[in-house]
Amino acid sequence: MTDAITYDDVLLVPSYNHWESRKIVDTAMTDKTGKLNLQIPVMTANMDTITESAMADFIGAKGGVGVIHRFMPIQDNVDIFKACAHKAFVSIGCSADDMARAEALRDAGADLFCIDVAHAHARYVGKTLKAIRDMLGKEACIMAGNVATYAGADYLASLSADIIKVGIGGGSVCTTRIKTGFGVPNLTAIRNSARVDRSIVADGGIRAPGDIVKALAFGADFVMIGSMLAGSRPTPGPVIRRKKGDGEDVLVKSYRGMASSEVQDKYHGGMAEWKTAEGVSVDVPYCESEEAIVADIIGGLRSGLTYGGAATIRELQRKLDFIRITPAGRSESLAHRTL
Ligand SMILES: NC(=O)C1=CN([C@@H]2O[C@H](COP(=O)(O)OP(=O)(O)OC[C@H]3O[C@@H](n4cnc5c(N)ncnc54)[C@H](OP(=O)(O)O)[C@@H]3O)[C@@H](O)[C@H]2O)C=CC1
Ligand SMILES: Nc1nc2c(ncn2[C@@H]2O[C@H](COP(=O)(O)O)[C@@H](O)[C@H]2O)c(=O)[nH]1
Repeated sequence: MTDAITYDDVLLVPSYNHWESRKIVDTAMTDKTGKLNLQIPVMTANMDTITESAMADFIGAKGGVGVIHRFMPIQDNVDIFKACAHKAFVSIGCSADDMARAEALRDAGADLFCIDVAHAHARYVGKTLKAIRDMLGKEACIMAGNVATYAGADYLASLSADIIKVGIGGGSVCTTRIKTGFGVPNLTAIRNSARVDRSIVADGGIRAPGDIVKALAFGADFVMIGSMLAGSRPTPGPVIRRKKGDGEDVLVKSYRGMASSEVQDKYHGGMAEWKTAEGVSVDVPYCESEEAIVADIIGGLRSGLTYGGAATIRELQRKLDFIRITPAGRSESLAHRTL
């Protein structure tokens, strides 16, 4: 048996800082195949309550990239992709329909593709990856996932994935680990998968800028975020007025797992009898502070690089030094002044 760790289990250890200011450090990242160059290493999750064209444009303007979800008719998917002013990834699954989706999106000009399934270390994903690479050619950037092991990452790399999405069961609206007993705590999944000669994306469970710095330090070249932006203005879906227990009105938006029963009901006419939900649907507060959320991420990343004595994310990765902490260490890390 091996121990596995996630964000709250560790802290990064500070190193000598050469830099006069946090303004000097470079937050840009180019993936290892040279096909994706971002000013900030942030992708937004391909979920129907996170990324359509408004979110892709918002995060694209900040220097990151949006990953449009795939849970819609092909023509809607094409229209949403075409409505994006900034480059965005499009997503496909592994069914026969998804080849038609990929073809239509390619014809609409897409060249960043995400093969998106729950368990990508799987024969049907390998077959899809080969077919999609044949269809798109070697210039297209293909991201595939999710996996949580080196073997899974290596499998996808060997079948021509350019970027590999890592994280099983760690997302904020996921119940995979509870429903199936499977998963790997995220920092261990990232560290093991990052041994592969491709860039990886840390996906799921990121709640704060410090988690992003930890994910990058442990070997992710990019992060994918859902809950950090859930409820914000650029997310799809209506703002809903709800009454709290004390009678006060609050504004909320929905945030839901793509394997939740709500998603199955909406897109597949209900849950098939051989499956169960592996995600939940929650109300999150409506917020108009998406600018502040991203500014906080970039500020935390710049500061994190200088605590690590690094001018770039790759230097941060080379200098990784971390310690495991106790519950007392964790509670000391949180603001704890009491009145
Ligand atoms: N990162 C994570 O931990 C997870 C993410 N998700 C997200 O939820 C969405 C739906 O995912 P997914 O259920 O893969 O999508 P789909 O149902 O679209 O596709 C999955 C395909 O793989 C087959 N399959 C075989 N074994 C499994 C398995 N253990 N889990 C899932 N599929 C299996 C399914 O067949 P059949 O239906 O006949 O079994 C189906 O054909 C995606 O956006 C995904 O990223 C979902 C769960 C975990
Ligand atoms: N196990 C499940 N994972 C899911 C589901 N829907 C999405 N996801 C994954 O979560 C992340 C977002 O995580 P967050 O912590 O940033 O909110 C997303 O990118 C998917 O990989 C689901 O239904 N079940």
